[in-house]
Amino acid sequence: MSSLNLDDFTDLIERPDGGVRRDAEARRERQIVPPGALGRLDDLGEWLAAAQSAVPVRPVERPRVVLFAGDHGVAELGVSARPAGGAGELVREVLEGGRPVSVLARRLGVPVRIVDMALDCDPETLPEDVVRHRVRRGSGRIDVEDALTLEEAETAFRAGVAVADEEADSGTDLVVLGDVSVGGTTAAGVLVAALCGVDASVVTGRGGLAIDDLAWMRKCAAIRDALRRARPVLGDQLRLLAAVGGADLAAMTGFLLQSAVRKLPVVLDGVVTAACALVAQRIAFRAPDWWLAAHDSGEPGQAKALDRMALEPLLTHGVTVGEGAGGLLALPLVQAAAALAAELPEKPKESEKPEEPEEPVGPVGPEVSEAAAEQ
Ligand SMILES: O=C(O)c1ccc[n+]([C@@H]2O[C@H](COP(=O)([O-])O)[C@@H](O)[C@H]2O)c1
Ligand SMILES: Cc1cc2nc[nH]c2cc1C
Repeated sequence: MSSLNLDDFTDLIERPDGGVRRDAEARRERQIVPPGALGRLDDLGEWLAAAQSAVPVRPVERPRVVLFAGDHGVAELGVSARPAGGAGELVREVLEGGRPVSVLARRLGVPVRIVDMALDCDPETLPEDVVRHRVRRGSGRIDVEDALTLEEAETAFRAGVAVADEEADSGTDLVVLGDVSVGGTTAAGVLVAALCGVDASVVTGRGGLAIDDLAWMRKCAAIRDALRRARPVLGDQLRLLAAVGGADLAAMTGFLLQSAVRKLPVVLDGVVTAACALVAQRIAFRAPDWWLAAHDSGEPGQAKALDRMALEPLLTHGVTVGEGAGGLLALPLVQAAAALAAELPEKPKESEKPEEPEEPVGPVGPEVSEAAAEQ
């Protein structure tokens, strides 16, 4: 395997086409409703047109939810409301149809693909359709040890790249990216704090099922300890993911970068995808142009990361379950924006306007007065 050169992504990732974006804006100017009157949907439609390089924008017809799954050793500290090692159970529930993302995906008709990166369960117990890219059973306890070896981090990152290529090759036109993990938000907090240069307390949130004050303090201390381990490797994103990330986070970082290479727009879900996006931005500064922040989940680390990338979240609905559910809720708006941009009629051109009716004729108009004169 050739060694991975992350710098290549800087050159491989182009910005969405600015000329197409201007064409989309010009088309919008010609439509019957004034530009801006559709608020964020105007921005969304123009962003999507630029990403597709198409005016009028094409409908989003083959979206997919892609979830990367893994357990995190740090969960043993009691930093999550879920039992350590419980991500495999969540994966089963997602695919059996009983999780929030399952319900939403069914309703919206969107397939869900789950990739096992580091679940801590017997692979035999997982549903058959789980994509197998496991690099180890559970990522390491990041407060005291590396999440992964450098080799594992590279393998995980490459798996994410491969999944992005599969999606692009199979005609997926938009991905909602999410994670299924236990302990993942602690690793995400470390990445955000490390890359933004802030203290643990600034990024420590309450997690999906709202941990109590004691668990919050344990989480904050774990992030603080892991931050010390992150500082020496801040300049090398793969080492950073190995030290304090995890296999699922490394894969999502690779996925985000390769999606940008392939011009496949990605909707980000919560704090974990935002943290991976921030790592990916360090690798290729143009990459965030291909991503849409679906929502502000309320996690402080997510807000910090999105702010750094100048991504403005579309919705605020307080959905913190992860698993792509919050991201998927943005899909109907994206589809609505595409439909409006493509289907709202244009105003008739001056030359094509129907003949203006004659000026309204007053009681002493010329005809009337002529007629009167003849009498
Ligand atoms: O995105 C969020 O704001 C968010 C906040 C808390 C938890 N989650 C999700 O909940 C899962 C477990 O997180 P954790 O770290 O609290 O064990 C994981 O899949 C996260 O994506 C997500
Ligand atoms: C308007 C807009 C601008 C963006 N820049 C990066 N991602 C984006 C997503 C949208 C929707």
